[in-house]
Amino acid sequence: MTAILGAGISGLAAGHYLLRKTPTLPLTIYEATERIGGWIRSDRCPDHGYVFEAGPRTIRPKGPAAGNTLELIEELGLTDQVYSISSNHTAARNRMIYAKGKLNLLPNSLGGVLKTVPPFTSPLYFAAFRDLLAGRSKTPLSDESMYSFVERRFGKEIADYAVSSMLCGICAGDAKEISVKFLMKDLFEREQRHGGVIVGLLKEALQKRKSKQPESGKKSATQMARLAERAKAENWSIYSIRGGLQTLPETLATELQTKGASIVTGTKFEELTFDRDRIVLRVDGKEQLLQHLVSSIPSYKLAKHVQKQHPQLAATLASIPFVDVCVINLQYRGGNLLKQDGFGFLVPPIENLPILGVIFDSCCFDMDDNTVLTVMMGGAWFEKWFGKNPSDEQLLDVALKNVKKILHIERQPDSFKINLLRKCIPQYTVGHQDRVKAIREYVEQHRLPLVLCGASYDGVGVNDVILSARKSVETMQQ
Ligand SMILES: Cc1cc2nc3c(=O)[nH]c(=O)nc-3n(C[C@H](O)[C@H](O)[C@H](O)COP(=O)(O)OP(=O)(O)OC[C@H]3O[C@@H](n4cnc5c(N)ncnc54)[C@H](O)[C@@H]3O)c2cc1C
Ligand SMILES: C=Cc1c2[nH]c(c1C)Cc1[nH]c(c(CCC(=O)O)c1C)Cc1[nH]c(c(C)c1CCC(=O)O)Cc1[nH]c(c(C)c1C=C)C2
Repeated sequence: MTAILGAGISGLAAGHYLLRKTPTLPLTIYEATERIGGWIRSDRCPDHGYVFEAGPRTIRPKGPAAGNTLELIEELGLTDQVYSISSNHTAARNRMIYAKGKLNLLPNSLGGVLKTVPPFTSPLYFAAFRDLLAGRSKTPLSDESMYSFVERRFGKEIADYAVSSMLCGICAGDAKEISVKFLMKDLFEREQRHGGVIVGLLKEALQKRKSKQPESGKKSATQMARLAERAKAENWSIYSIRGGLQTLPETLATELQTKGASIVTGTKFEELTFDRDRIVLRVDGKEQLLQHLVSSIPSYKLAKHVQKQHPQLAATLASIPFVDVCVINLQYRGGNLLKQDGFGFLVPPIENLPILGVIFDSCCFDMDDNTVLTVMMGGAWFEKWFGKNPSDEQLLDVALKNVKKILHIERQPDSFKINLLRKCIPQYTVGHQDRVKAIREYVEQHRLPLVLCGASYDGVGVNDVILSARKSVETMQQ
């Protein structure tokens, strides 16, 4: 038998890929909680019927990992439920940062890069000159923080305002701790190889022209899923699924059960024992003998299960930090209360405010005559602002005070939902790639019949974790 730990999106996707490879495979998915979907949670609010997303609400359609998700959506028959937002929609064009006392639109065209746009004090293209003049790093580096790399190459303003806020909006993390390889691996490696990012880009473009190499990583139109082709042709910027993103794990779960897999929720997992090339799983008082185990659960949770037999592996798994995020959805009846439409805004940490950012849901999705916002707070700074155990009242009060200060909305919301998501986003701090390599090498060297997928290892976006599930299944020999 094969088992999967965790019925979040990556565990369910792993099930999908396993049964696609071996349709007759006996498969059980064990989920610790009573619901499936993990951090993907769409609550339809009984007061107004709109969906409040507690976790992700949109998915990126561009790039190879994104093409894989679109292929999955197609395979699940969800194509007609996709809700796309094109690149010329206000929600795609207008992303803001709150800095120096006001909301600032980030440039979304070449024109914007050529002008000085606040909060920056010089045009953004100046950053390219800084990189050209900066020279090579004094000593070769194997990794560094995103902040340090960007400050070194492009200057402090770009590091403080552009990159630090972008990281809040992706992993709720501190750019001074997150590895440059999390989002800028290619730029960093170019700098290390060629002595500068722009020089590296130019050299590589020249080499490519000389050898007329096709661009790597791009699939030809025939290899691309039809939905990915449509996303490209219609120029989607982001998309969601009607009824909420939770439709995706729900449909996957139904598909898996129809194909004979069993999904056991509310599992109390007692012990995981590696016995030569087998695993003995003691769950709900019974022993299961497994040929393979796919773990999609957070690394720090898996660490506890392997601690007894493999303390070294457990220590590395447990060394990947996670942060807490508080997500507060707010709904106001009676028209659009926003002065500026857009996707939302982020707050750079240098502003020293207790919120990470706000998403303008009612600008992204049709919500009739309502203003619907999602305030996100905490992340790497959770304890600094909220201590260990803040009350719901305290959290709501901070969210509403900042909505009033920044968006000038003075009214009380007509409805709201508070979700405190403990340890919800892993932090790929400096050295993360080496830690993941060490984990995988340990598993291989000890011939453990265990494969790992999910947000702890190779990317935190929905696309990344679905692709991680596919890749982990591909490495399994059944
Ligand atoms: C607030 C927030 C906003 C986000 N926004 C976006 C976005 O806009 N776009 C995007 O692409 N991504 C976004 N993400 C990221 C994305 O949602 C997650 O990375 C992804 O859902 C993680 O999926 P997963 O299956 O790897 O892990 P999880 O969702 O954590 O699933 C793991 C599952 O394992 C279960 N489990 C844990 N321990 C055990 C155990 N011992 N035994 C059995 N089961 C166990 C858990 O209960 C859970 O169901 C966001 C995340 C958060 C938190
Ligand atoms: C303020 C907190 C957060 C907001 N979103 C997330 C957090 C922690 C989580 C998140 N957002 C995105 C991803 C996926 C990245 C991927 O690889 O696909 C995750 C895990 C998408 C995203 N959201 C914003 C950006 C810049 C990105 C990257 C991809 C893209 O360009 O679409 C911006 C953004 N996120 C949040 C806000 C308020 C915001 C603002 C404008 C919330």
